[in-house]
Amino acid sequence: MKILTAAQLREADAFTIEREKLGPGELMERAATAFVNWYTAHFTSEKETLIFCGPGNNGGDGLAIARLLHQQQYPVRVFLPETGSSFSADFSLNLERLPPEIPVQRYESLSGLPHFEKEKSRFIDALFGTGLNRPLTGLYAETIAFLNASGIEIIAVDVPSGLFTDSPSPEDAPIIQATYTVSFEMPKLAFLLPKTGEFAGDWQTVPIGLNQEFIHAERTPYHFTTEEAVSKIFRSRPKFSHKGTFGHALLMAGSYGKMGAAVLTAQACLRSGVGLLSVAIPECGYQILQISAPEAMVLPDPSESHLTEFPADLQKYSAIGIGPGIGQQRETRQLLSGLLDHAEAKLILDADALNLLAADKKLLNKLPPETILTPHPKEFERLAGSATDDFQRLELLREFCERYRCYVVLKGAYSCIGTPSGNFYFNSTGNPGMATGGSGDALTGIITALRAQHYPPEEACILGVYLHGLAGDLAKAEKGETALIAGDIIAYLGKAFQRIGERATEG
Ligand SMILES: NC(=O)C1=CN([C@@H]2O[C@H](COP(=O)(O)OP(=O)(O)OC[C@H]3O[C@@H](n4cnc5c(N)ncnc54)[C@H](O)[C@@H]3O)[C@@H](O)[C@H]2O)[C@@H](O)CC1
Ligand SMILES: Nc1ncnc2c1ncn2[C@@H]1O[C@H](COP(=O)(O)OP(=O)(O)O)[C@@H](O)[C@H]1O
Ligand SMILES: [K+]
Repeated sequence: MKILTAAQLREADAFTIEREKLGPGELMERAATAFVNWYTAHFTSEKETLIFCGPGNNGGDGLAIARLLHQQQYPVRVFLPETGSSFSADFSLNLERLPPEIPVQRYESLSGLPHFEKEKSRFIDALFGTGLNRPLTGLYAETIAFLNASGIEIIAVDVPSGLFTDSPSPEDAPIIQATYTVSFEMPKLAFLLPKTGEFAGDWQTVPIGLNQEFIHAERTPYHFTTEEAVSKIFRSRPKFSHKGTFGHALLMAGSYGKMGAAVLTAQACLRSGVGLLSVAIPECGYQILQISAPEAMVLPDPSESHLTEFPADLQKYSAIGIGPGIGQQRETRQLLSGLLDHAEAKLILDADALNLLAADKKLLNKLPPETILTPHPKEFERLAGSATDDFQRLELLREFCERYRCYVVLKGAYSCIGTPSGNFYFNSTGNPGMATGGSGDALTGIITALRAQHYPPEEACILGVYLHGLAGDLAKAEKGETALIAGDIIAYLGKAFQRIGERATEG
């Protein structure tokens, strides 16, 4: 799914209205209806719905929502901050259409507002949407501070008011802290980034029938991965396939005290459809790995405690994953340097392999084309420098991927895949239960398996990251978030693959 900017969405609105010959307020009616359908499916009419409307089309949505909820016997009241702003045409239209039974209160200061009882109230924030062009001040800012401090749940229409969707919001700018955001047609970029994403709360998108031809033709580097997109990437196993069809992966992982990383990476790789797996580990892990992953072949290093040599015959591997738990010994860095010189296979670099690169940045110039790196934000910072905000971090990601012709999975709540072409893919699966040691190792195993099976790098990243998060979500449904461990993600990979496979067959 594409993620468009506020300016592009404005054009999409205008194009849709013109192409489909929509009458005044008709698109707004669709948006309000979509919101109300979501709202009535989630909330009963027990509490009173208190709708705060700004002067533009977001406020117009709020007025239409008030009318539609009233029709369904939901008790509603409307509040309009009086600031002297002029109203948009669709706002005025919906103000006229408001039935007289709905109380409308205009207020010039907060002292004009009544007392709201927490147990009996729910707020809808329809102050500002994608039309915001500067931080909110005055009565709007005061209203936002008041709503945020009320402790009453807030459902934002399209965007939490005050949040810039495509650029950093200034520090201390007044922004609604939404409990839920119901956003029209597609997520907004700010929802997917750690700092600004917090404001959107638990967000959902609802379609409002924007013209798909327009959206299809519009250019954007930002994409949000859907299950439909992933099921198109997934390949089922042909009937007459054999283990050679699915490649031979090599993993290089583990060191004394961190053999668990090698075990988790190997198990995830085995559960992701690879034909054959060899795992290079220091001698101390020999029995551990043979016992915990008997399907894998083990290549013990001459060193007892850490990796010092890469295996001979590198050309027989169709993908090589290196990094989880390998430590940062000098010999291991030399191994990595040599590997970058000699590896013809597709490479996946994670964890300490990334830290070794960061400590000796010259190595970056040796990255073979199409290498995949899977840093978390701290590891990425070591590689590419620190960013002033999440948007600038995306810029660093773009430059890094372009410069080294590599793919970077920047891990997080919405892991972001950067590509040499400048496209970004935000993942839509996963949960905070996965923020636990070893989750990242599982991801390295999955992506290495997919690369070994000859998925192209972009597809291996998109599919691998999605499956990893989906397995985490399926595990959460059984185990809960708090108790979730990396082993659970691996245990649910089968169900995750199955779900994508079934979706792929359905078409
Ligand atoms: N255009 C359409 O037909 C549709 C618009 N929709 C809604 O319309 C919203 C966008 O509407 P608008 O473009 O009218 O914008 P907003 O309602 O977000 O903002 C209204 C106006 O406020 C002014 N403004 C911006 N920043 C301000 C500030 N800091 N202080 C005071 N005034 C400020 C601007 O002139 C802006 O146009 C979307 O988020 C969505 O909710 C939906 O109803 C779908 C259809
Ligand atoms: N809040 C979250 N929501 C969704 N996924 C998350 C969240 N926190 C972490 N994850 C995922 O868990 C994995 C953690 O990886 P990483 O930080 O490398 O951990 P480790 O090194 O302990 O294995 C990443 O794939 C990340 O996207
Ligand atoms: K809003």
